[in-house]
Amino acid sequence: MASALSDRQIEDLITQSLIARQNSYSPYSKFRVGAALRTIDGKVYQGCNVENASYGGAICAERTAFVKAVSEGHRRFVAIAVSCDFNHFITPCGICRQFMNEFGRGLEIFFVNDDRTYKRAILEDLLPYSFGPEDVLDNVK
Ligand SMILES: O=c1ccn([C@H]2C[C@H](O)[C@@H](CO)O2)c(=O)[nH]1
Ligand SMILES: [Zn+2]
Repeated sequence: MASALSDRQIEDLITQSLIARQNSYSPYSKFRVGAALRTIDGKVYQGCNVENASYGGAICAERTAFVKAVSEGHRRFVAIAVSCDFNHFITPCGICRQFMNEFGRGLEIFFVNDDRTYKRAILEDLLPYSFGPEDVLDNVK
């Protein structure tokens, strides 16, 4: 299926993910990641990975962007672009896939390479048979 975004909107999201990466706080892994998340009303929230001396406390770029947006009142999103500064496409980790699934039905995910080339997937492709809010909310007595 074609993207809901225009080529220009995709390029803008890619640019913003690359800009977001500049703020990556990753002294331990030295793996810099940036994300840009577009809401249905066209606002874009940037995020970067933020690591911690207690390594398990690291937060990925994707979740940073989501937490920023949700905490500003947004719940519906169309796409997220993710870039790292190695010459390859990264896909979101398992925790981020689950995190995005909370708000992300149909979310488009762009994996961006250093040369701005990208691959695209839908969240459902990355997290089939997912466990989500409907499993819990419909079953709470
Ligand atoms: O999709 C990903 C994968 C990894 N990381 C971060 C977590 C950690 O800080 C570093 C190395 O795993 O990259 C992200 O931000 N997003
Ligand atoms: Zn992650």
